[in-house]
Amino acid sequence: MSGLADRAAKLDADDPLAALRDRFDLDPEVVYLDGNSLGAPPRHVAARMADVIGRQWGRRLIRSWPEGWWDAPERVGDRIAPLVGAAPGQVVVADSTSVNIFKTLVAALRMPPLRPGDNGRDELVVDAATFPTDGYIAASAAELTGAELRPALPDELDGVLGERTAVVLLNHVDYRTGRLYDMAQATRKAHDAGARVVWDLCHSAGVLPIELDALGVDLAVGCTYKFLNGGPGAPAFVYVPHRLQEKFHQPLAGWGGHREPFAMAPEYEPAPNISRARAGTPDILSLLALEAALEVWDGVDLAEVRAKGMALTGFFAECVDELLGDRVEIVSPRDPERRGHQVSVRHPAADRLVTALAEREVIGDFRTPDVLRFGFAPLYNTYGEARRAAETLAGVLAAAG
Ligand SMILES: Cc1ncc(COP(=O)(O)O)c(C=O)c1O
Ligand SMILES: Nc1c(O)cccc1C(=O)C[C@H](N)C(=O)O
Repeated sequence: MSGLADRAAKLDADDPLAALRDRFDLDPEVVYLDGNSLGAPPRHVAARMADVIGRQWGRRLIRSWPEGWWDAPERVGDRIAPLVGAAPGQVVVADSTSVNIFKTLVAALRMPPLRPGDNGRDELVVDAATFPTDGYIAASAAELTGAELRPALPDELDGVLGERTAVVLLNHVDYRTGRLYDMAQATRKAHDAGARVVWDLCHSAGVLPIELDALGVDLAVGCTYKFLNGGPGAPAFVYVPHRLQEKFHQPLAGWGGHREPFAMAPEYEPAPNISRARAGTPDILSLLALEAALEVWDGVDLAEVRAKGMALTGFFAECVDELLGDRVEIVSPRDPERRGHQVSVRHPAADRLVTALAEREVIGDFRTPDVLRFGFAPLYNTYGEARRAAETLAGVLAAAG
């Protein structure tokens, strides 16, 4: 036991990102390992929101719209862009991930074929292990456009993609197992088959360097309340590269995406740029909380974040192996290169164990039917916390007999 404690102390002492933890408002009694569901608040966000509410809303009132409110979706999108490997002008923050999946899928299904003249593609391939909302929304987009759904895992696309495939919707990291898929390979496979690809980055944005532009990804969406720490219900982002913006005909043609919203014209005319991915009024309070939260990334090297995420999850897996042995099964990939910043552990009483851990101030979560998930946010989690979580889990299991 003390071997692990010593190792954790040494790893924390040598951690080049250790000082970043102080940027977050954390309860020192709590081991918070659920940043893959809801990230922790950066300290300065509360004061910023006091200004947004007290001054911008309270004093400037309606005058705040042209003073940085109306264009916040694009401005905050440009702050997220470098975190996902996108040049400016290609990311906008608006609506929820679910709504953006709908916009991007319908837009992708309506786009002209990747290869000119290659018409008649009518299949929408969807990640077979996806977080449910993606599957539900894909079904809805398919119903609306007449496409047919076909399930496939992101690393089992061979033999599935073919001349009928129009669009492929994939998760970069599996929400249940933490498995990280090869974006370069799957994107290439989709394109080789003549299909467009839409990536859901919910569990990878803020976790590792992502190269949307360099890989020629068609469209992407992601949420901002997990590893980007935007706060509960923070709006999601959409990526539409410059080369596809003119072809992006999304189904929610609201005034927010209009070329001239304040002309109040009777006919819809989409904006010529990323703004066409917007729909209605931006949720300013959440959006500006997210904007403030994104400042914690200033000067942070994503390669270092990734290195720590792999090391933290690896150390946690090692603690689980040593302290719990075969009483639980680690279902996340052992190879750190194929794992997001999450370790999932299987046990038949997972639900009860998560509750018992929370009673001991260790917060993870449960995913049906039998998975305990532990998310590691390298900006604020420590190796000491990884050890304490495994030790607490061992204690809870021992107490249960
Ligand atoms: C992969 C994935 N997609 C989408 C969502 C959620 O979508 P929304 O933000 O619309 O609730 C989640 C988590 O809630 C998720 O894990
Ligand atoms: N978005 C959530 C919510 O509104 C309530 C509770 C949990 C969530 C989540 O983000 C779940 C998460 N996507 C997951 O991976 O399970």
